[in-house]
Amino acid sequence: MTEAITLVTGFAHLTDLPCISLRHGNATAVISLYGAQLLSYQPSAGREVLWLSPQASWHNGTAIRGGVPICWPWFGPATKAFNPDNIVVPNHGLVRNRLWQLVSKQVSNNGVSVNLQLELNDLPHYSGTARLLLSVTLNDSLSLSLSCHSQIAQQAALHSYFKVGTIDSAVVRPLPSVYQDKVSNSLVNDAEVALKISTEVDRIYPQSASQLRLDSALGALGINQAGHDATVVWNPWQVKSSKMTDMPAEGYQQFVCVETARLTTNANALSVSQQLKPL
Ligand SMILES: O=P(O)(O)OC[C@H]1O[C@H](O)[C@H](O)[C@@H](O)[C@@H]1O
Repeated sequence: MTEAITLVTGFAHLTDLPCISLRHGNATAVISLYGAQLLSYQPSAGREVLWLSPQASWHNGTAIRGGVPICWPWFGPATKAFNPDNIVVPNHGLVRNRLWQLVSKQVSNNGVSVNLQLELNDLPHYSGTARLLLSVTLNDSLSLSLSCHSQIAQQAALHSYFKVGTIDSAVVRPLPSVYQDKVSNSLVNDAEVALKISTEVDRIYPQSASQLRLDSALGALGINQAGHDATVVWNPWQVKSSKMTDMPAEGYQQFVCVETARLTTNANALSVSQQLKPL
């Protein structure tokens, strides 16, 4: 059988992690129920698209470093709109360290898909229950779609860590010329639409295109986005990488994050997706 969905325990060095394994023809994917985090996507045997830190951990409430973490309902530190009482809350929202539920699955010749759900009734800015759904489909591409129908303030990011072989081989394009630079805390206007990374990069590109591509020593990848209002590109570079306990000192050489994000704080329902396809 070439199409399959299997519950498995463990992925890579995370040997006790509850996961779902997907197969469609020669393509495979692994999703952790902890964080609903895609950890592996291999469009063909041996071609891994995602980077997972060899020092990633999922114990003691830690978010897994690598794959595609889900940031929700806020991105970065929580602002007052999300944390009115200024309580201690984690970076990037509340769902990276929760156990999600597998609610449905489908296997056909056209692809395999699973739906994972998380209900939250402890949002600091909303007293009701919010239901978050992640749909994952594997066929000749890998699609992730995150949605929440509640009319509440909610930001989101599909915070993908892409494996690049060596960082100096990576090029992300096309990117808008104007971006918010979180390293220098300034708005930058740069005519270069193809980004090569040779220093710390932490940039928010508003109104980014729906079709991006990442070229690297490992090949070319199409990154299609929808429902977003920005793309975030991040690489911590040497100094920050060496200070992170869940990343090897040279870890920054091996990945770039290209994150499909919705950063508006308007109270709207949310649906944001990212599709990965080798080119
Ligand atoms: O360490 P984390 O909470 O996973 O955040 C990792 C990074 O995520 C995003 O890319 C942000 O733009 C960065 O500012 C942040 O450092």
